[in-house]
Amino acid sequence: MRKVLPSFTSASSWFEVYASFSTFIMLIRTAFYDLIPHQLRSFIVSNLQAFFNTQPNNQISLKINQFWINWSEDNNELFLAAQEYLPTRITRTYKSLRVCKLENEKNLSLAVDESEEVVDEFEGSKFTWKLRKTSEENSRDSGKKAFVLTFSESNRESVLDRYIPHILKTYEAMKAEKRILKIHSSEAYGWTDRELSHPATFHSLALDSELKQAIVDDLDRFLKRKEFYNKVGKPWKRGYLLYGPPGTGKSSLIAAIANYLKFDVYDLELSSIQSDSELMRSISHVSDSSILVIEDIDCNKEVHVRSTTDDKGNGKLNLSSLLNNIDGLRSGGGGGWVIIFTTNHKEKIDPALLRPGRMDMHIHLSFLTGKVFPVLASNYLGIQGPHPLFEEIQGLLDKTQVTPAVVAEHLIRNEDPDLALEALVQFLRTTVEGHPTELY
Ligand SMILES: Nc1ncnc2c1ncn2[C@@H]1O[C@H](COP(=O)(O)OP(=O)(O)OP(=O)(O)O)[C@@H](O)[C@H]1O
Repeated sequence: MRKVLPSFTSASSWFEVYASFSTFIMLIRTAFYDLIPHQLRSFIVSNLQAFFNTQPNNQISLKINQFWINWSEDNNELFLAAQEYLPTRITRTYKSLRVCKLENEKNLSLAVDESEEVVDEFEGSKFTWKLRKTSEENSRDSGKKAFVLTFSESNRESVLDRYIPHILKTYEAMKAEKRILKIHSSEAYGWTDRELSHPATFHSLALDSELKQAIVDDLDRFLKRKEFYNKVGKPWKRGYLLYGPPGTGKSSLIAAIANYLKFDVYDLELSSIQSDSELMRSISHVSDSSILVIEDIDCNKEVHVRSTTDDKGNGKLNLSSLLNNIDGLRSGGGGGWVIIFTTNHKEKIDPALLRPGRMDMHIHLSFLTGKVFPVLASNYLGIQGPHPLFEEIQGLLDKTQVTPAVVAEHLIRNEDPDLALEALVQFLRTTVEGHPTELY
């Protein structure tokens, strides 16, 4: 080794090394300018610049103020979105967080603290967020805040084109998840609302699994096709007809659809409406992304399907014109409506109303079958999995016609699952033997 490496111990040796290094650099420089054509030189220089620009010291910052103009009260939607989104990116490694339990929330709420930096990763790049006050303490705008988003210059385009849209989309999904649904009922003077607290979901519905899947698929298709409906100028709506005997789950299915779509329900009571114009006024107050329910259409004697006047010439409700007017209100997209009609007697409905575009999917809800009984046993008795009495109950159910509502009534009479099932067996035996006490 000694023989190969020169000794750098003396000052003159250092000088020699420096001199030969400078000569080498000069040589490279001359060769770069003399031998490499101008275009190639510019190409190399610009690529080297781009390479060094990606280094961490080339950072860009975006300031996302709470209010677009500080003294106004116009909330910046992006600030709100970041406020909701960032806590989902907080991992256990963070040292300073704000935490609270809100009255209407099941889980603890976390928030980014001003002293904390949140680093998010998106498409393999890092994005750093920090919350800051936008003005001095005691100033007119004190308390107003801004997020500062810092990222590498090389992500300049992806931030605006993809990262921020991704945050806004996540925020929309989180809002929908938390949304408290309402049921609006039509009254003579307008709509009144209350919280829709019906717990039904597709999971808790005792329905044939293929039928459930077909409904969910149809709803998913409806949700996905918003852009398409907008493009072709067709009303973004979907009509369902639910028919079957009372107590077979029509209201439960409506609630399950509302909970699935996160849409409010507008329950239109046709008997409380006196004329077409009143009907149209009510309909025009139904907000976007809602389910309009028109129950028992066959029973409502006031409703005429084709004519606008009754035999005595009085102006009455006309369902056909109602549906045409709904199309008018909905054309060009908007937030989308699901319209659900219910009836116990499908055969009494005018075929003109049954065609696709008005009632796109006809859903038959029927008596309880043995196959779906375990869903009710789980809903009402908390029985998960098989039970020794299931086989007999299922066999009896397949031999008779009992609605899910009647079976549900029997199940809730006794808190003890075994006793409740035994009582149900007794009841079903009597119905099968031809001595039904209550079928629906
Ligand atoms: N298919 C079902 N799955 C689960 N529960 C059901 C089903 N059908 C009925 N039930 C139970 O029976 C009760 C009454 O059912 P629901 O009100 O949904 O029936 P409906 O068909 O709307 O009756 P109606 O025509 O009388 O309004 C519900 O609260 C629910 O507990």
